[in-house]
Amino acid sequence: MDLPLPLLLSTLAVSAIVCYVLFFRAGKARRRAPLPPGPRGWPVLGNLPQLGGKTHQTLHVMTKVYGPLLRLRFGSSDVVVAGSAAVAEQFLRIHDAKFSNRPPNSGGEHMAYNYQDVVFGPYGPRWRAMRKVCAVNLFSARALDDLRAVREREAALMVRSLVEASAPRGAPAVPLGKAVNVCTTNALSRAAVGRRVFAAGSEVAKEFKEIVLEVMQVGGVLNVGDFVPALRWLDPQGVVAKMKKLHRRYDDMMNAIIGERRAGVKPAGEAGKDLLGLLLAMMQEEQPLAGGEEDKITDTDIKALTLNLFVAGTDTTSTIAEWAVAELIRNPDILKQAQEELDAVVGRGRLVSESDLPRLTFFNAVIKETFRLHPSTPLSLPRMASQECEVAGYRIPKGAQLLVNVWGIARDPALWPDPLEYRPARFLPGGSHADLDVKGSHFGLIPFGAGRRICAGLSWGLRMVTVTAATLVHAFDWELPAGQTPDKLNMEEAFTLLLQRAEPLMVHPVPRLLPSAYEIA
Ligand code: HEM
Repeated sequence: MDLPLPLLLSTLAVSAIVCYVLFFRAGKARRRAPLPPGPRGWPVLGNLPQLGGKTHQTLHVMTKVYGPLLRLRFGSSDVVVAGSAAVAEQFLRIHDAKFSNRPPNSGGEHMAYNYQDVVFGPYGPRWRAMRKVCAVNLFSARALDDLRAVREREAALMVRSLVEASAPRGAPAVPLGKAVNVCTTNALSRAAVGRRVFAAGSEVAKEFKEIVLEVMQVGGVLNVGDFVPALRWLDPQGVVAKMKKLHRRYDDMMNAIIGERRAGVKPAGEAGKDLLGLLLAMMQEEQPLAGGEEDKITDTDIKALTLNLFVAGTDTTSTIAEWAVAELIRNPDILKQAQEELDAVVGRGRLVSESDLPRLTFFNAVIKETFRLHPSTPLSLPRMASQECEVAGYRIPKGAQLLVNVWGIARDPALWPDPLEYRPARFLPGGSHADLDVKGSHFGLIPFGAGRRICAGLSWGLRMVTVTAATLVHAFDWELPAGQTPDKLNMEEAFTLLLQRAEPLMVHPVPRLLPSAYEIA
């Protein structure tokens, strides 16, 4: 049968278009990068049941099986895990702009004033302005120096409390982490709102302490409802109910503190500047937060920011100092070397001052090595892909959550010789990592994260950890409770999101300085 020519031509043209489209599509599908590899999960819950309590350890093991870029499912959420320095650098340097938001979660919604804070707030001008307010008023070199006396005084009070607790003959061993936590929390709360969380006496102080401790505790819980929408309304762990209740108490407490300050009342003995006073002055002068009329600073901003400081800046700091002392007790030769340096720089007639820190070369290496083996947030804080992208040859779906295994990366034998050995000398001149710091540019050691959302309180955290740990190591020799020996000290990690010790460090501190060094003016 002969087809008329126009019909034949149009049939050929349509066939050619269909073939082209099919071929092009197939080519495109062929070129699309694969998803990263990872273990199969369970229905509904995905890989959540496989994580165990020490998620960073499980993910480190999975990295050895599946490679340095893993894909998992937490309930209905896609999760990718960076398990090597090279992959972390891809995410946090090359593709950082696409990962500069955090995934939605119940803490951001119910505790942090519906994401009106710095930790969970969306990346953008308001977040940038809030970070700037903190950077200028709390964390700049000048602000840090202005608040130096606050940190040093709290460190001296910590020393005093340890001397008193261990003075009576036969006194029981003291939990060191608790003493350090009182110090770091009080220093930060004085800088933030001009009052101590741990203060003897008043009912207000008791309520303040209870709320802040609960806020820190709830902030560390992984809520399954965040990942499994079907379980959200059930709130199986009761986390959301707890958060809502606590939020109301926190809000009432902060309203009272702000109200008092507006009325000109400041707690006794707190004459210096604090963040609350500076923010209220900005409000009074009607200074915009981010440049626009609608960006005026509000009471909610102040409350959300203060909450961030308490949750992000207290336990993170004290746990590292506790781990540092534990490592030194376990390694007496390194402890001796650290004390010899401290005696040479500081002498035995006074406590450590922050102005001594730049001359403590060995001790600064001790701190870096402690951050390497015991980073406070072993999986950093999650980020989220704001668009689909390709990283290290794999496709990362839009909305995927990113976890960076900071803990695992710092134990990678390809980067760190004898990674499980506590060896500060690797950071000394001539050592394998002499020029490396912890400030986010060396991806093998990123305890504070990296990129746009790197820890906002890095400068405070690093200074506080160093001065607290140096003060302890200089002021005391350390004895363990009867029957314990340094080589058998338990260095297990607890089952929490924050890297705490499974067993608190119990010690007998033995003063080693001249008695006058322990007197407080
Ligand atoms: C040793 C102490 C500390 C460690 C190890 C630490 C670690 C971290 C890490 C890993 C992040 C996430 C970074 C990222 O996403 O790349 C972070 C975020 C943050 N940290 Fe810290 N932190 C410490 C101390 C502090 C202190 C003292 C403060 C405040 C007083 C603070 C405030 C914050 C805030 C506000 C964020 C959120 C930043 C943002 O999302 O823009 N941190 N921290």
